[in-house]
Order: sequence, then structure tokens, then C-alpha cells
Amino acid sequence: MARVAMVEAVTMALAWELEHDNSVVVLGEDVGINGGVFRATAGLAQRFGDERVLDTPLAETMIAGLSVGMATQGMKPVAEAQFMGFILPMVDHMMCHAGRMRHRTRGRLTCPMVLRAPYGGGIHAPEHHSESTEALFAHMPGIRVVIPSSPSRAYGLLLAAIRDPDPVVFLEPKRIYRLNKEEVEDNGEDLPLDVCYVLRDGTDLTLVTWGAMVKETLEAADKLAEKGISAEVIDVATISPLDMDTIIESVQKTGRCVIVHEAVRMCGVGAEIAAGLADAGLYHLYAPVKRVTGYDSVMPLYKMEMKYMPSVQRILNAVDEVLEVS
Ligand SMILES: Cc1ncc(C[n+]2csc(CCOP(=O)(O)OP(=O)(O)O)c2C)c(N)n1
Repeated sequence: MARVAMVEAVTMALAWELEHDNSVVVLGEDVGINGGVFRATAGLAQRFGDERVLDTPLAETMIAGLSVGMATQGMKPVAEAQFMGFILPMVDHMMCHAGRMRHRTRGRLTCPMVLRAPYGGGIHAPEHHSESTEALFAHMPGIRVVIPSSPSRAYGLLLAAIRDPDPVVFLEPKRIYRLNKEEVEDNGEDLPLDVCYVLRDGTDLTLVTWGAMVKETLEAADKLAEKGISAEVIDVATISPLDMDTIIESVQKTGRCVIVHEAVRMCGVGAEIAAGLADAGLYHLYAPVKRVTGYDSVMPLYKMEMKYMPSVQRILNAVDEVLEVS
């Protein structure tokens, strides 16, 4: 078993699947010889050759279109967008073709492609390199949106995403690409999609989050534990389709909920979770659901970046508000 960082776990999963499934190809800008902008594909072209690991021109629309074409014809492309800010030209192919291929052809064709992109802030990159626009893809029927929060989950969820017969947008929180290492067994075992992961059991309130924000949320839970407050922590992991059952079950127990995400608040996935709780969990709530999110502004340049991102203190402030109500 190797101790690896999250970005290395991504490479391990890609290598495993390239090795064991001949229909898998990796493609994107500089993913070949160069090994990718964050080195997530390092060594793959050298090991599997340039017919399995393809360097493309700088043309995101083409990368997505090519992937849809390959996926409908029996291959399993894993495409990379260098940063999520450059994913927008791919949206047309994802929404108008990838997401509806199964429906359009009455199940005759599926679109087993994965679109990977590093996303989120906190690495002092310019604005459109730092955004969290996962809600855009969550709004598109027929597409899974998966976000890992640790090396082991990146390995298992990426394997599951590649094996899934439908398109998956796999968003990698780049702030935690190399934050810490974890033992990950390179055994090809995938993890279930479409389920939330309960990271910590608790009884006083539920903290719901995903991606890089799992770090701040667990730190907030530690601080609460020091004061004798027991927080259940849920990592959503698959943003769409959303496993509301796990979240509702937790809130039925705790009666209080704070949702933490890095994306802007307006129409964020937090709003969908809060609406789901209002719909099916309202009678179990002792206090209004609070959201701790990025602000409804363009992602600021790096000087102000950490003011935009939800901090442990902002999470604790929201927790105080939901605990105040008796
Ligand atoms: C639409 C878009 N996709 C990806 C990037 C990320 N990116 C920045 S520089 C670069 C390489 C550009 O290579 P080239 O056109 O050969 O110019 P060079 O800087 O090597 O002279 C890439 C892919 C970008 N800026 N815009």
C-alpha cells in the first residue's frame, strides 16, 4: 500500500483503468508528454503510448466533442479540462449531447465519458482558474457530478466514474491535491457513486459539505468537540444525483444543519439541499438551515481570495446561530 497525495491517487486510478480496460483513453491539453498542468497524468503517455494518452490542440470544444463521439462508439474517454474556468466551451457538448444521448437514442447508445477538471480556489491563481461552478453541471439532467475530498476517495470514485455507463463530470479540488497523503491500495476497487459519506457521527447538528471544504468543516467539528458539541459531518461526494436520504436521516437525528460550500451562494448546491430539507425534513428541524458559502461576486484575485472562501470561523459563527434557537 502506498501513501499518496490526492493528485497521485488520480494518476493511479487512470493507470489502473488504462491497464485493465483497452477501451479507456486519456485526452486533453498537455496530458501526454508533459503529464498535465497539475501532473495528474504524469508518466501515463510514456507507459501506455500516444494512442491511449492523447495530447490535443488547445480547443476545449473539440476535446468534449471528440469524447462524446468516442464514448458513443465503444470507447471510454477520460478528458481533462486544464482548469474549470476553461470548461465552459465544453458545456454545449455535455448538456446537448453527452447528458441526453441515452434518452435521445432510447437507450441504444450511452455516453461513458469522464470530464475531469481541477476546480476551486485557494492556490493564488487568477480568477477564472479558481471558480467553483459545480452547480452548472448539477443542473444538467443525465450527467453525474462527482467531487472527491481525499486521496482514497479520489481513487475509488474516479474508477467508478470511468466504469459508469453515463457521463460524469469529475471535479478535483486542487487546493487539496497535495495537502496530505493517505494509504491507498492500488487494487482497482471502486467506491459507490450517488451516496454521501458520513465522515463523523454526531448528535447536536449536521454539517454538510464537499471537496476542499471538508478540511475546514472537520476543523470546525474538532473545535466544537472541544466545547462538548457533537457535529455529524457529511461529505456529499456525488453532487448530482444528490443523496438527500442520508442528509435527511442525519437531520432527523440532530435537528440542525449548516451547509458549507465554496461556490457562490446564488443557486448553489446548498440551496438545493436546504430546499430538500424544507420539503422532507422540516418537521425535524429545530432551527433554520444556514449556508456558509463564497460570496455572490466574481472570485477575487489572490489578495482577497481567503476572505471569499468560507473559513473555520465563519462555519463556527453559523453553528452558533443554529444552536442559539431552542
Ligand atoms: C481556453 C484556454 N484553455 C486553456 C488555457 C490554459 N493555458 C494557458 S497557457 C497554455 C499553453 C499555450 O500554449 P501555446 O499556445 O503554445 O503558447 P505558449 O505560451 O507556449 O507560447 C494553456 C493551455 C487557457 N489559457 N485558455
